Amino acid sequence: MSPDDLARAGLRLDLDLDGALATVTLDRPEKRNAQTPTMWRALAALGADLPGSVRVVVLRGAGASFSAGLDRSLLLPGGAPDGVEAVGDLFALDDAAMAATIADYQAGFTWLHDPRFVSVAAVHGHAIGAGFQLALACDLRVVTDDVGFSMKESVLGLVPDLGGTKPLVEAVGYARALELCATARTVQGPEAVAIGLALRSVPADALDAAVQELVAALLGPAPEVVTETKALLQGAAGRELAEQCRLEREAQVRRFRALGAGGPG
Ligand SMILES: CC(C)(COP(=O)([O-])OP(=O)(O)OC[C@H]1O[C@@H](n2cnc3c(N)ncnc32)[C@H](O)[C@@H]1OP(=O)(O)O)[C@@H](O)C(=O)NCCC(=O)NCCSC(=O)C[C@@H](O)C[N+](C)(C)C
Repeated sequence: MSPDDLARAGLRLDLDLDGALATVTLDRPEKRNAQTPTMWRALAALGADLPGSVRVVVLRGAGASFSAGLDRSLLLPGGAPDGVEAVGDLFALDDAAMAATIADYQAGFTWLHDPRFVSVAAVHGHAIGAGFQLALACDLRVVTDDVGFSMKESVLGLVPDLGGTKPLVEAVGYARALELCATARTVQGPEAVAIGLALRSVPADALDAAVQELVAALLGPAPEVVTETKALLQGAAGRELAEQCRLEREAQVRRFRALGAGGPG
């Protein structure tokens, strides 16, 4: 996607460190980076087009908040201007078409699980509803102490449907995930770390430095090592021990072959 296409969808992409770092910025600060179907489709296209050089993706929000979630002006049927895709359009679809459209929306989130890179959400201000789910789509979250995570879908009579429920359960466990989704209560930085939702919570003015430090550490090992390790760990909880051991062996054989006769170092 061109920079103009991305800008029209409320996004910006910057490539740094010789293409190893992709920073995706939600760039509708005047609307607290409220998300739209157009943005989700652009995120999916951006993920599909990402150069092979990218080893870390950082997702951040411009302005006061990471993301205030779904653009609520697009929720009611007929609420959007002509030509603008709205979540409210779903009401007119039959069940299969509605589910297929939601699958398209989910693709804007699920690409962040790709083992080719590690994804990091830098979260400040608010991460509400779809904003919370976008942060959850990333492998790692670094947050500010005053951040407010809230899974607000229940207040709208909806469920979280942008791929957020699985990583939420994996991060905080079933009971805490249920409590957060059902009550929509707000979790701030220190609690987010305590319950496993975030890696680290820092004062707002230290967020960029904390993310930079993490990115540098993630870029330390050889790219294939991080990719193999992410793939191993991602599926570990769902596998039998014997299967996991088999996959470890296979990955290690590939590593030994890649290292060659000289061995590590
Ligand atoms: C985030 C917030 C706490 C920030 O407060 P603030 O005091 O810093 O800023 P503000 O003055 O409230 O907002 C600044 C501007 O940002 C706009 N804005 C803020 N959140 C928005 C939103 N979600 N949609 C559209 N505009 C939004 C405000 O209307 C306003 O626009 P204006 O200047 O033109 O008046 C406050 O704006 C707020 O509560 N926003 C609403 C949050 C909300 O309920 N989001 C929906 C979450 S649920 C959700 O995401 C459902 C989704 O997953 C469902 N599905 C999967 C089916 C798609």
